Amino acid sequence: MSGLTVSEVVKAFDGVRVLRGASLSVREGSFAAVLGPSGCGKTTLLRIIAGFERADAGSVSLGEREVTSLPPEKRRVGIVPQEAALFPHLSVARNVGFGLPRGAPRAETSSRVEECLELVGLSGYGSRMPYELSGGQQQRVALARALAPRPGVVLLDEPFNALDRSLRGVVRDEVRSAVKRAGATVVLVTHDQEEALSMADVVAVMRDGVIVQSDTPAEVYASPVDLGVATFVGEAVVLDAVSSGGVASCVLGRLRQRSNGVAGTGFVALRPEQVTLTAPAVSAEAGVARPASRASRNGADLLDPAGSPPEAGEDHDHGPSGPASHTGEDHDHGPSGSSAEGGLAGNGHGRPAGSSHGGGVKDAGGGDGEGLGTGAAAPRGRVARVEFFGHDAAVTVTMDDGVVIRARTKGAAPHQVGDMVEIGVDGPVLFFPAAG
Ligand SMILES: Nc1ncnc2c1ncn2[C@@H]1O[C@H](COP(=O)(O)OP(=O)(O)OP(=O)(O)O)[C@@H](O)[C@H]1O
Repeated sequence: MSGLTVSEVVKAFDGVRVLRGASLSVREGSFAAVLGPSGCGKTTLLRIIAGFERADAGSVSLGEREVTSLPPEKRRVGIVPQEAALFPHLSVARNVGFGLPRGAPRAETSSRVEECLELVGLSGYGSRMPYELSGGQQQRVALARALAPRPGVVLLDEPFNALDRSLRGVVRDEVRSAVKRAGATVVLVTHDQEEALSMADVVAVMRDGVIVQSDTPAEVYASPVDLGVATFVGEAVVLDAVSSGGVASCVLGRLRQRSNGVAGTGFVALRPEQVTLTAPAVSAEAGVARPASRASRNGADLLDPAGSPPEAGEDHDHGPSGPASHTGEDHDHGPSGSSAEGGLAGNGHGRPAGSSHGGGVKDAGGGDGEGLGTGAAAPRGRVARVEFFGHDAAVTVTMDDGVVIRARTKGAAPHQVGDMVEIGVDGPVLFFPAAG
């Protein structure tokens, strides 16, 4: 086995650039996942590594050996395609032995075949036919076939797509264990973030034909390089914000930001597990219906947050460093309209299309970190949806001016649709300046 280095690979089809200088480095014995949305160029990159496509520029090396101009059969690259694609008329053993040298002694071939079947947990299955196997077993035979000639690198091209959901997790585990036992250097191509994060040692996030970040799964999740990566890898609630001195001011108050040294107008990205929801303390003011003139735009029957200042301009003007103030009627839509997502298909995006966002900072306390300052009422919203997943639950909360926040709670959520909740934030938040 050997490491893989892809340097500045460029590829165009009919004049359209699909790869625009893609670089990837995978250490020997390491498992890398190339993660990106459909059409970003993942399969093209894989085919160039395998030698099925020729790069217009750039290079591919396996260990010390540059293979950019070599045909596939001279590269020592094994591939596991999307569907196992076993030869239906050949036994499992003959499928696995297919890529082994023709002239090799029989005993050598069959011992290597048995060794590889053992690696993938299918010892004794050699005489079966492919149709006698489950989808997951077929995928493992395809992996054994790819491993048999001892390739420098094994490429997995979305190999779990054809498996049903319940089987997928198990087969992923089996495949990961098998390649680790074999000491293989692996590149998995996938658009499934859960698959990439759970299987890989290194996640390489691809966007528009380039790798934009390559790091451990934990690093990519905790320190995404831009808003596009933050929303593509894991769920994120994105809110307009203004940052100064390491504090980002947004509709949820003044939040301590991770020390990325960036300030100005932009966005905070919160992970749903950072968002805390608590029932508002019962107080004298609670329960007083909001006057009609201050009713929310969406017409929800909101209560006045206990002790919070009314949503009038004078209470919200934070001067040059805070986001523009707004009243219930006159929303400042903040920096750049609504999309600075950087081209990745975001998921779990907190801001509803066309909703108001930006101002509304209720912190009059001038605090200097997360925790919403001092003396200010916590921002509130009403629970719009609760989704229970067993191990956790997702709670969608709509704030007064239509901003949507999603929170994750461990186990069942203690909230119900219609509940008023106070919204807090745990730990520092990511801040990204607006593009341009
Ligand atoms: N042989 C080809 N001829 C012309 N265009 C191609 C060819 N192969 C790929 N493309 C185009 O290149 C772009 C990237 O395709 P590619 O299959 O690499 O993306 P992908 O990220 O793997 O997407 P998916 O996850 O949907 O498979 C697409 O727009 C595709 O239509």
